[in-house]
Amino acid sequence: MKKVAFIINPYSAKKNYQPFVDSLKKRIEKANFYISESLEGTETFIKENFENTDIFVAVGGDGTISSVAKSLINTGKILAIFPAGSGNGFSNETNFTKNLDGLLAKIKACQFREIDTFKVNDQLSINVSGTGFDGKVVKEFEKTSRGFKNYIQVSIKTFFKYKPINVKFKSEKFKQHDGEYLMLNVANTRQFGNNAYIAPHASTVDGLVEIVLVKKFPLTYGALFATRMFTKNLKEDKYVTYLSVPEIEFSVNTKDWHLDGEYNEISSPVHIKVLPKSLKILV
Ligand SMILES: Nc1ncnc2c1ncn2[C@@H]1O[C@H](COP(=O)(O)OP(=O)(O)OP(=O)(O)O)[C@@H](O)[C@H]1O
Repeated sequence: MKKVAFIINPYSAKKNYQPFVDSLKKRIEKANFYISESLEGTETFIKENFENTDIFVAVGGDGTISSVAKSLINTGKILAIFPAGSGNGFSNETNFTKNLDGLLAKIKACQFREIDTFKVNDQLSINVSGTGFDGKVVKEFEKTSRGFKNYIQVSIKTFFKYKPINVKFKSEKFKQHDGEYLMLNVANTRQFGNNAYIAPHASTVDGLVEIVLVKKFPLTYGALFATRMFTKNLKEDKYVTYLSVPEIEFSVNTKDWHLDGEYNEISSPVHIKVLPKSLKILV
């Protein structure tokens, strides 16, 4: 069996990680696992175990996976996931489930593929990052006890108060898209999480990200927009424009971003760049 280390985020989703630890201990004698108290803790653990580990398993949501992936980019090490977040966008898109025996079988087989990731200025993103409405939603959501219900409540409240963002592209080629938007997202995979497909045609192996520009729509349109998002039909929506690019630069009049669902401040100009095939992931 390949050498494997588990990084468990005790703050993910329902903070109910003990059953996972118990199951792991039952299946692997002397399992190498780490309950991470911080991003720095994860970084140090990976550094200390780097030489003697082939596969790092992130146990958590997209934020946790991203924090582990950061140390594995363009190295020979393989990322695996036990999904334990509230949205689990990235793990849904990379075929990881909550079946521990299935995961251990995959670890034993040790097959992997290489996928793209991207940078937002100097920060790594693996799934979907964005600014505008959903950057603000994530900021407000982080003040709640999280969960899908809080996410919907915060989204509706924020919608009423929200002023569109102003986006200006650097390249002449994209100037026609300068303007006011409800939100701008950058998608490496198809979904935010919870099967909300913001970019249903996105691929993690095409060397491109989808820049998703969403014009502000009337609240009454929200239900149709959401239906299209959950049924993978957003591509035909008149309020949405997609730009498929390997790299792009723009300015936006807010610093409120979410990177893989975690609130971050990002200053303009914003440079988005795909890192093609930069992450080895267990299949
Ligand atoms: N490696 C880590 N160690 C400790 N805490 C982390 C780590 N990575 C992220 N966090 C913090 O833990 C919290 C939850 O993280 P995560 O995004 O993994 O779960 P989630 O929000 O429940 O899931 P999802 O992103 O799928 O909705 C975040 O507030 C984040 O700041």
